[in-house]
Amino acid sequence: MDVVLTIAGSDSGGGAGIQADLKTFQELKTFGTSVITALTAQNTCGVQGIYPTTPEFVAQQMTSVFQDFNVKALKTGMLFSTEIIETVARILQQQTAHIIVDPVMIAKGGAALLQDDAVHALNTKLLPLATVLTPNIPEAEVISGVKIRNEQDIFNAAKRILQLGVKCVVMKGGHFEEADTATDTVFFENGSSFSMETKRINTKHTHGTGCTFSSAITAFLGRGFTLHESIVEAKKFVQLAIEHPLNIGHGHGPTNHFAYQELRGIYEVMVHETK
Ligand SMILES: Nc1ncnc2c1ncn2[C@@H]1O[C@H](COP(=O)(O)OP(=O)(O)O)[C@@H](O)[C@H]1O
Ligand SMILES: Cc1ncc(COP(=O)(O)O)c(N)n1
Repeated sequence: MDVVLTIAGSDSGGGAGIQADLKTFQELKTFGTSVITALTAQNTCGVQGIYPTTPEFVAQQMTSVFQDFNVKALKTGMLFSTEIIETVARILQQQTAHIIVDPVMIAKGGAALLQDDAVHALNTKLLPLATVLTPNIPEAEVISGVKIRNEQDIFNAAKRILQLGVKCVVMKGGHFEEADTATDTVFFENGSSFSMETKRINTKHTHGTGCTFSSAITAFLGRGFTLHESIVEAKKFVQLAIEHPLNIGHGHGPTNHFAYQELRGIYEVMVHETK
């Protein structure tokens, strides 16, 4: 059994954060462990409160997990503050597991899940350790300093991000709402790249899509899939999860973490890859 880890915030509504990550890990047949950086009082309508963990207690949780388990791959999600990022990065320096960084900044309803002054620590302390970074468009703009309006901007932003020491960056296209497709473009440090295109689903139930996608990459990498296979298979996982919503809650509902196992083979997911 491959052990994987999420270092992220708790979502009391169950659709994003630690809860989305552990559900995804379980569906993908890995043993999920967790380090909680903050509690959020949250539901599908928004974030009602945030209660961060102390950096010392984040460190204590990480030590408990690493002392007992051979963690094959791990992801980070909501990290909230400079102090938590610095603590996480310091401990991760001694680890050999694949590190997937989902640079969570703003919840879908607009609440800040990362303090503004923490971007510097993210860029300089954590990103140099990352195997994969999975920014959405607004996050890629903040990290790179490049305003993104078209494909050339995506390329320029990715180039800047790779210069920070990330080995692979997946630029997620979920926020291009006027497009017919949901296209994510993957750039590697050796200069190669490819795009993954799926049909865009017209839905407001996208709470936790980014968490689900990055935890699926983590699970597949933890099981020994290649980087390319892990990213493409994670795209299928999130596509099925968005395409078959559960219709829970009154706002932006969660995605369906059961869909990949239950519907794979019944509904074939077309991930159109281009170089
Ligand atoms: N409406 C949609 N239809 C299909 N795929 C989507 C849709 N919205 C987002 N995705 C996909 O979900 C994943 C998460 O993307 P995104 O929503 O941009 O991230 P985040 O949750 O971090 O804002 C990406 O693979 C993206 O292409
Ligand atoms: C605790 C927590 N972590 C992350 C997100 C972002 O969710 P999304 O995946 O929709 O960007 C969230 N809303 N809450």
